[in-house]
Amino acid sequence: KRHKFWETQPVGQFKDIGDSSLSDGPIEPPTPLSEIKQEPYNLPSSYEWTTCDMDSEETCMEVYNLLKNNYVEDDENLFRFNYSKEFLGWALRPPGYYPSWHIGVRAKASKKLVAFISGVPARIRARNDVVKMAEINFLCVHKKLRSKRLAPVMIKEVTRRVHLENIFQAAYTAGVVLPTPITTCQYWHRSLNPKKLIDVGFSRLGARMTMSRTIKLYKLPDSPATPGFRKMELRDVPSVTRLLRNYLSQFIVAPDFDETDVEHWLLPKESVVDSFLVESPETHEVTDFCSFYTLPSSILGNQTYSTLKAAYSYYNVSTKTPLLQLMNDALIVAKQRDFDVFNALDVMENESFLKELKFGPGDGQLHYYLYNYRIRDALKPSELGLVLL
Ligand SMILES: COc1cccc(CC(=N)NC(=O)c2cccnc2OC2CCNCC2)c1
Repeated sequence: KRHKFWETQPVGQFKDIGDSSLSDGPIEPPTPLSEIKQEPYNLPSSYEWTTCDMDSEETCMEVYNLLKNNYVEDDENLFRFNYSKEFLGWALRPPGYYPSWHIGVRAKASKKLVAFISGVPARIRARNDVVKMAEINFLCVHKKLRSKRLAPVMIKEVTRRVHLENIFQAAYTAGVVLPTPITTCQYWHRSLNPKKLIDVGFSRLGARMTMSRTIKLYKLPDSPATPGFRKMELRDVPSVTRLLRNYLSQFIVAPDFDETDVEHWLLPKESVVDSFLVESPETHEVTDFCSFYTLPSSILGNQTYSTLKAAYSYYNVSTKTPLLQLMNDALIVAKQRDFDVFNALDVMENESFLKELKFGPGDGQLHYYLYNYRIRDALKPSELGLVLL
């Protein structure tokens, strides 16, 4: 399939696959500030650029509504991601964020927000190379403006604004195959509320299974099994950072989190992110950690239910508690918090618990990409330690 736009970009090209003469690292050298286009790219005449101030309740609402009505749907168009306003405020304003990377497109006449793309800064390690990157996310064009070729110009504009901050690499995911994935992940789902999931068409009743048998199959204890399992608190940031940095060092691509990053990305935040740790009752050492983020989906066209409450596995570390037991405790607390389903990718060591904890495979794949950075051989999902929102 021809990728008119991506064949012009500094990304691994399909024709390069297997070419061992190419070395790992940046594909193009940094562009000197003087050579970076100083003014925004041209939009079709009836549209204009806008920078979305995520500190403004009104603008946050505009971005929220655009995504709620026009963002990613599942393959059967039964569900659409419904990121909350609080989640977007959190995801888009990490330490050191650039307001100019929250880019919108408005219709000149109505001033309506019709498209959005975002970047946030992140330090990402690829093998032994820690690189300042932009994590690109939430690319969304209003359904009525599709195939006007707006996406390529929005990608070029966010790239230009990232370059202006002297950053020349990026990371992003997509459900579609583009040149060229660094890895391709399978997603898995663990039912927590099987009756609702079957009612809304997310899951189907298994062959030779009754509804009551299915409810019993996914039943979980009322409380976690691990002694010392508790919510993470601010005072835990140093020990969680140590635990996480050590754990992530085993993966080929992973975030290079410091305490400031951990405080932002992993401290519990109501309806946004939940995180727990195991503090040994004897030694008070923090030995394990698990976390998941809250990403509801709108249920399209169901009379009874409007929202699917989904938890997405985030970062998990086990050094004393078996990962299987730690993740079962994560399922238990997710069920306690009324999540309908717990989702996970087959990244890091997740494959070791998915089947045993009764996750079922999803019907799609999530591809990971790096911009202007070559990793010669594609990774296995188990070699990837990066979870994007
Ligand atoms: C259940 O509602 C859905 C609404 C829209 C799309 C999908 C399927 C899908 N595309 N799922 C994922 O991409 C996915 C499945 C498991 C874990 N993380 C995921 O995506 C994350 C990370 C990438 N950005 C979206 C959220 C499901």
